[in-house]
Amino acid sequence: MKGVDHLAHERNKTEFDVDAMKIVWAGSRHAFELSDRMARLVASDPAFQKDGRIRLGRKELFKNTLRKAAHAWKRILELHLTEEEAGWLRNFVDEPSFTDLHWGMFVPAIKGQGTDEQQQKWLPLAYKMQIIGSYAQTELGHGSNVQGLETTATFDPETDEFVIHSPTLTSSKWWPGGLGKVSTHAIVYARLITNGQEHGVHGFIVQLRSLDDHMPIPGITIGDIGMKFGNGAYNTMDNGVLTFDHIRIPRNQMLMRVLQVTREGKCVKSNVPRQLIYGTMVFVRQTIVADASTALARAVCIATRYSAVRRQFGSQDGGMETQVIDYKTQQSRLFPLLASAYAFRFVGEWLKWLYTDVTQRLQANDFSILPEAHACTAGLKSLTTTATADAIEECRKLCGGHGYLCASGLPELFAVYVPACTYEGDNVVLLLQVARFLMKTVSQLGSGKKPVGTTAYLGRVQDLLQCCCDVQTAEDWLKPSVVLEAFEARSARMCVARAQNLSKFENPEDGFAELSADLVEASVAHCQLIVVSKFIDKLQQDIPGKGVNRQLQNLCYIYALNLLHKYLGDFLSTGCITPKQASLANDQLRSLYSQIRPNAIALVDAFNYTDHYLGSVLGRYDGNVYPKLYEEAWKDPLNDSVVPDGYHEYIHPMLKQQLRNARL
Ligand SMILES: CCCCCCCC/C=C\CCCCCCC/C=C/C(=O)SCCNC(=O)CCNC(=O)[C@H](O)C(C)(C)COP(=O)(O)OP(=O)(O)OC[C@H]1O[C@@H](n2cnc3c(N)ncnc32)[C@H](O)[C@@H]1OP(=O)(O)O
Ligand SMILES: Cc1cc2nc3c(=O)[nH]c(=O)nc-3n(C[C@H](O)[C@H](O)[C@H](O)COP(=O)(O)OP(=O)(O)OC[C@H]3O[C@@H](n4cnc5c(N)ncnc54)[C@H](O)[C@@H]3O)c2cc1C
Repeated sequence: MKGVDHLAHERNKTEFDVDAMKIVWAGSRHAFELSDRMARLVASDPAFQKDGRIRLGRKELFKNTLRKAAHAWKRILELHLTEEEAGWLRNFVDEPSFTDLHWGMFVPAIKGQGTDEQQQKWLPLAYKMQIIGSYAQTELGHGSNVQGLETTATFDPETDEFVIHSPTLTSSKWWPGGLGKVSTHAIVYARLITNGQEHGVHGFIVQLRSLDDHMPIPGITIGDIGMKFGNGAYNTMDNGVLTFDHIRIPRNQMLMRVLQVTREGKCVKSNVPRQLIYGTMVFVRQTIVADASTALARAVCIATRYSAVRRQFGSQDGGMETQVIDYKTQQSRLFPLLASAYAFRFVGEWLKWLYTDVTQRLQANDFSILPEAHACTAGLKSLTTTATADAIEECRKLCGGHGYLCASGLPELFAVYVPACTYEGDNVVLLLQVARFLMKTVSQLGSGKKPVGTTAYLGRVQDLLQCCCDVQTAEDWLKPSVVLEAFEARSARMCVARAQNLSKFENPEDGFAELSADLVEASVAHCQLIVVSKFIDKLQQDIPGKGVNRQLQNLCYIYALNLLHKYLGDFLSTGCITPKQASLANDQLRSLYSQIRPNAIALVDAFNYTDHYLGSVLGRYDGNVYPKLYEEAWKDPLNDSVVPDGYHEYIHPMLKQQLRNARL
């Protein structure tokens, strides 16, 4: 039976069509219906319940994850789910596991870097889960510096095999998810050596465990690397350590789309660029951007609903106290995060389109936009994961003391999410890649090379260096062209200033190292411009539904003007806007917060999250927070007994001791 809706008064204020917004959020009606069906399927299946997982010890937790993964696979087969449906189902199970790496990296690596024959051999096995794969790139000594990996793959022409070996302690593979206890196979990255010569790092398909008894193949040492940050959280994953003692694999298990090794041990380059070896990372970074909006939306949904339930101060004549969501300070912290969730959603959609476009071009041997795809995926992965991790923590604070309880769902969400700032490329290292791309683009302007895609604005650099922001009233900040120009001018001016500083160094690499902190700032400005411009592009689309476009416009300007406020130093120091115009932007921001306020609950309802997926007492759809929080407390194992274990050993003797001392 449905209970009382404590947020009904909030939902009654809504000024737009929430069902239409749900479709905008999902990306299409098809995506909405499919994800909605899978979310409900998972939520209604007791085998997928999540209560109490934070209280499990590591072994129980891990076994529980194995059980859920097996049950998910069983349901996928029984219901004949499509690949897309299965992906949604796994997503709503909401527990990091070896399957993330199998489907998210092992399969894409074979698809992206394997030859046709390799794909024909390995993909059917992987699709049926007759083998389980992991992605073993990082080592104890090197993660960011992929060219510094030490594992070797030496070709033995006598036996037509590669010998995979870990020559040092630091060459131990370290971190790969699913590797520690589950994977039977891995894509192992190693330095290729043929005829005594090195040919860089390449991927190899290596069997790790027996398919009969799961024991490691002789010569392989393998295990889990130990507990990670937070209770439950990412500890459901068996991140692993792996060493090889001269393991032999057939020659045809090197992924050979980029480079082939012949029977004689000769290396033959194909026409695809070497960077394609990094292709799996480009793919995964793109999915991480899409996932950022999902994680951010979860935190924002919890904080927004709870902020409407929670009341503090302001009671007059014994009336109701103020809902904390009505405090301007709460709004100025919360609503930019709500706007960011939508902004990241749309930039994620665009990035998916870009990735699909690049993949099609690569198949037609057009590699021209690979550098841009790399810069966009690296930069947006960095920008969105940093912002999301910070936002989850901000949402915890927005929920006051109760946000710190595991029952709020926020501590676990933070612990699971925060490594996204590190995996698939440390966020600073990735911004440095963007900076290299930007500096190269600026340096080529003089030679007449016209920048395209996300750097097209740099082609108008002369105009952007001179333009004056055309804002006289707060309303002027609601013009897309004005906002876009301010962001383009800021980014262009920062890029040009960095490029000028770089040119003062004799050795560009020395300059790059010395100025790296400044360069990272330029990368951030460029990536923020991409997000703002893709949000503005979204508004130009024909978006059906009463009031939907209006809400999206408000969110778009909140996203942009809040960034302008936060990075005011950049905008003022580069002369893009005046202090007076900055002050008008703030006035507009306050007005936008007031306009969003009555729609805030409906805007988070549009995420369409089930209570199961949210996993938060504070974020419950019905807003019935206090009784449920009270109920939840009694489930803690400490409350199993009124007098705690240990009383007789430790508390009682202490009390008696004090009594004796008092008598003395
Ligand atoms: C409440 C509970 C909630 C529960 C929720 C549960 C839901 C599930 C949640 C989460 C599950 C998510 C699962 C995620 C699993 C994560 C798994 C993680 C996997 C990994 O981390 S794999 C390892 C990733 N490693 C890295 O990313 C390493 C980073 N380093 C690099 O990328 C590179 O080494 C480098 C780019 C930094 C430097 O490389 P290198 O020295 O070779 O390169 P340069 O000389 O700088 O550049 C050369 C040249 O190449 C271009 N380049 C570089 N990279 C690429 C690329 N990827 N693509 C294309 N081109 C590239 C570069 O621009 C240079 O070009 P130019 O020569 O300048 O033209
Ligand atoms: C939860 C989790 C799951 C993972 N899963 C996998 C997996 O499945 N498979 C896999 O292969 N790997 C995996 N990894 C490893 C991950 O990809 C690496 O940890 C990541 O790429 C960062 O590399 P690092 O650890 O070497 O960091 P480091 O490079 O050692 O970073 C340390 C510090 O040095 C700074 N730094 C490094 N280089 C530079 C530079 N050139 N300029 C300026 N600053 C620099 C960084 O910004 C950072 O502050 C996982 C990691 C985590 C945390």
